[in-house]
Amino acid sequence: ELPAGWEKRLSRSTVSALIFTFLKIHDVILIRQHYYLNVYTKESQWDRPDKPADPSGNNKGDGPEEVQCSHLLVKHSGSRRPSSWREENITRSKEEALELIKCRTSIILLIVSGKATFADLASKYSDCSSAKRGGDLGPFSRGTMQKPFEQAAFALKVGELSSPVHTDSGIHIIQRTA
Ligand SMILES: N=C(N)NCCC[C@H](NC(=O)[C@@H]1CCC/C1=C\[C@H](COP(=O)(O)O)NC(=O)[C@@H](N)Cc1ccccc1)C(N)=O
Repeated sequence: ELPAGWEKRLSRSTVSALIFTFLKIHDVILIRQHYYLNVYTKESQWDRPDKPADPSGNNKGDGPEEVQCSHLLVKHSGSRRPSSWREENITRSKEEALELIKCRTSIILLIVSGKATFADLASKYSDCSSAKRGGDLGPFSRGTMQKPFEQAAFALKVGELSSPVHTDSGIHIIQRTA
């Protein structure tokens, strides 16, 4: 008897192999016959499940698998690549960069007032090439971005802005968009 929420299925490769075998009769192909389908998430697995299917699928409440964010990056002399489309050679100190990004944060109040969008500000001020796309980094999963950036991004709710985040690239303000 299977635990609740699972269905036993014949794997497609098995079906074609059985037809193949039928036609060639003498060929016996040792293949994995069945797989198990989580009826809620449609995820499948080879191993016979020993507990009821989890309706929420793999991510057991450890947050989203993937997020989409935009960011505004202000680099400084200690950045791993102190150069950008805005400025060939970035010499501002880390303290100045923090002041700048705080100033941009006050500009973020402009967003709240509807006078500017985050994309407007990132396009204008971000030292990342994503500035050309309003700061949009596209969707990404864990393991792509530098850890401090990833931690902050995955802790945001959609629409939320981060406080200044320090990475080897510089100082970021992150907005989660999806
Ligand atoms: N989408 C990806 N897979 N791109 C690779 C991400 C690499 C990752 N990057 C970071 O963690 C920081 C945070 C966000 C941007 C970023 C850094 C730098 C700027 O800093 P710098 O490297 O001059 O120090 N911008 C980038 O990487 C850009 N390709 C991001 C981007 C630009 C346009 C479209 C999509 C993504 C890392 N592990 O270093």
